[in-house]
Amino acid sequence: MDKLQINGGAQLDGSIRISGAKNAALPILMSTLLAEGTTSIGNVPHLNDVTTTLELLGILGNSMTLDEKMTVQVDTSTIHSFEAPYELVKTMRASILVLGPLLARFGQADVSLPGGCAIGSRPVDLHIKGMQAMGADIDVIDGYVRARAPEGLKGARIFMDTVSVTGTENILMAATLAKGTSIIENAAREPEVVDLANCLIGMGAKISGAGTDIITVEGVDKLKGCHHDVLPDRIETGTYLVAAAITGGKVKLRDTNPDILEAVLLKLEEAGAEIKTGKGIIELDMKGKRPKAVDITTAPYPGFPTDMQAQFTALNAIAEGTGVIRETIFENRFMHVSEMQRMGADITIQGNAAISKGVTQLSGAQVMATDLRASASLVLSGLVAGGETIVDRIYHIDRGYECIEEKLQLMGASIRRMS
Ligand SMILES: CC(=O)N[C@H]1[C@@H](OP(=O)(O)OP(=O)(O)OC[C@H]2O[C@@H](n3ccc(=O)[nH]c3=O)[C@H](O)[C@@H]2O)O[C@H](CO)[C@@H](O)[C@@H]1O
Ligand SMILES: C=C(OP(=O)(O)O)C(=O)O
Repeated sequence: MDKLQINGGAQLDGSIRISGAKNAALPILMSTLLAEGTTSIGNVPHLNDVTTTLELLGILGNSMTLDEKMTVQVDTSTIHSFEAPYELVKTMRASILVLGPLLARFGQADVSLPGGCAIGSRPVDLHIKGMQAMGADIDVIDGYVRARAPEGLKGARIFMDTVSVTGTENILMAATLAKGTSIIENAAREPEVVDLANCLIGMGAKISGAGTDIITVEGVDKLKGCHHDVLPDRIETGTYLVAAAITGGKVKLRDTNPDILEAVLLKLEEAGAEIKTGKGIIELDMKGKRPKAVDITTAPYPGFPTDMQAQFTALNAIAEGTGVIRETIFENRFMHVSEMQRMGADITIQGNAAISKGVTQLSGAQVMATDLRASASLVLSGLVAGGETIVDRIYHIDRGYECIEEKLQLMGASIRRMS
């Protein structure tokens, strides 16, 4: 199993390119199931979750090509299966996103339940309720969501009890081919939902309100292939900004989008970073200073993203002062804390809060990654720790960070992959 070996202490300084967003690429690749003919998706990040998605699309019978620039072409004319098997779904929760497209276009879908995962229970009841409101017959049998709509889906008014990103995306995709109008209320406003909606509009869907909490969809008879480029990854962007800040260094990030990262940029400024933004560019300079601890409460967009919580826990661990981080989205998303404590961090968990008294120095240790962003936070901790840190089980990191060690090396970090 691959590991990352880090020798901490370098003040990072460099310029790197940000990849396409995992959380936009996955739903957008799934959305190609809705379109007749071939859809072409550009700026797809080279990630394990993308490989899993392409495998899943392949099992369903799609023909695919991929060029060296990671533009993926999906031709749906050969689809012959409507089942997403457990073996694939268990490795990637986003597999549930085949439910809406398959049901809307083919009237049937059998999708294994993704189950719980390290960060919380993560049910899919809202996805199922939404499809049922559109007239689908759904049973959960033998760990599979078995959904049927032989006469097609009907537009409906759907209120999401909790703001759910993939729940909104699944229902949005299903609604594009439903008969009549659908209104999704309390919809997720994440930029990745907007990117998916833009791709669907390119296919001919009639959608308004994406990016607000009420999305309206007028169903159409069919969608056709289009070209769409995936938006930049705001979580990858935020992770490299924290990498520079935590080491007192500086970084210039290219091909990113500062407009979708406001909550994170404000917290970095509060921590003492100087930030300049331009079109597609974010520059951060910490000027050799130790960061100041910040208080954070995670919330749906435009609030502070839960996917950046672990990285800021690492920042607070070595910051000046005490910082309180409250996690409000997932009930078990502090798995990185016990590993950081092994590196000398002074963090206490009280309910859904991680209270961190910044220490002046962490010490390198052998640590275990438990989930994607926890892994990233341990790499960040390793960058400032004295001596050597080994991060084990980095298959989690490869789900969501393209070439993480190469990118950190470009910023001057001493990091290498070992098996
Ligand atoms: C592939 C993808 O885009 N993943 C992101 C997506 O996950 P994902 O879409 O799975 O997360 P949700 O937005 O659905 O989860 C938000 C909350 O709603 C709850 N819930 C969700 C669905 C449901 O049917 N019932 C229910 O109770 C969840 O348990 C959680 O407490 O949004 C999360 C929250 O921003 C991010 O951390 C993930 O990186
Ligand atoms: C939790 C995440 O991803 P997923 O929903 O794919 O597990 C994440 O990207 O941090």
